[in-house]
Amino acid sequence: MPRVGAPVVQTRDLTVQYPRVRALDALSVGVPAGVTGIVGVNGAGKSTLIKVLLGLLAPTAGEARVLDMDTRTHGAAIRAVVGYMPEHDALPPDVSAAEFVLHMAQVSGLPRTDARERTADVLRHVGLAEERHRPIGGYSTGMRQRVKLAQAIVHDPRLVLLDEPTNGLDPRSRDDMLDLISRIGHDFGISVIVTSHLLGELERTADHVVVIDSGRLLRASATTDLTQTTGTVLVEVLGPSGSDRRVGQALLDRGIQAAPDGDRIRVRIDDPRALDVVRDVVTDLGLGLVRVQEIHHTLEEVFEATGGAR
Ligand SMILES: Nc1ncnc2c1ncn2[C@@H]1O[C@H](COP(=O)(O)OP(=O)(O)OP(=O)(O)O)[C@@H](O)[C@H]1O
Repeated sequence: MPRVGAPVVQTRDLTVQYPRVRALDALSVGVPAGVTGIVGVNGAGKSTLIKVLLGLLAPTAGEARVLDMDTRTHGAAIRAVVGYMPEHDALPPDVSAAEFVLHMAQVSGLPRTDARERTADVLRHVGLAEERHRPIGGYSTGMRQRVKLAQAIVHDPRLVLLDEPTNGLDPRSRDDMLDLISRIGHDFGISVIVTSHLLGELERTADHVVVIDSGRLLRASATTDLTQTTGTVLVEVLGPSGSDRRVGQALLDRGIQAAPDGDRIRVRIDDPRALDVVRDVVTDLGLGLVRVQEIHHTLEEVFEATGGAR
């Protein structure tokens, strides 16, 4: 049993050398419990890392531990408590989601009655309750992704590894999938490691982000640390037309940087007292203060600024 607060995954100098490519290059990273995004361009080494974590691929050098178990020696024990959603699917077209997920539950070792119960539960959680008896061959890409997700969590794993679960999805299905991943991580108490080649999409979902590039660690931190405030706020006021310009001018007169942004005012807050000045100015002008919204960096901006991958 791992210690409370212990990382769910820990790698040390993890290296995987294929004949022509070094897919992972001395990667040392700890992944805490919660939802963690592993981000990197295609070929960065994400799928290779997942194969190592499942104990399916032995490292060339270094080590990886999952739930405090060595992937070289404890592959089977790791796979018993870890779920896996592969990037590509090989789902049987003539079988229904209910039959397929039930089969996978039994393969994971659940007795038939428990397997039936869990199958019904997870298919409901992923939103496939109604279609569960239809053959998978007639499913949309989004539904197929949800079948893969259901089989990954049916045995109630402690950790689930999701390889590019949003690949091939339209924006709406992608948002649905990200919401589902967030629920699995935050409501069901299953730690999630989810890979993506898009930084932006994990911003809402992941508590932590690990960025890899050419098999090396570029950055690992809490998402909120990465997207820390920009020191700028957007101010929205209520009043006759032109009120925003009057507020902007009054702030400039008081030595505070302000510029129009649509019908709002973008204000630089170098000192917390500047917020009091914003309130005073709006009141002095007899206007209403509707909203002061902090602007955070997006993950994309952070990595563009640091010259990292996106
Ligand atoms: N079985 C293999 N044999 C040889 N080279 C491989 C093998 N699997 C992956 N590679 C190479 O290792 C590098 C990392 O691949 P990997 O699939 O881990 O990256 P990825 O970040 O998951 O990318 P993608 O999202 O495209 O799958 C790539 O250059 C890839 O071509």
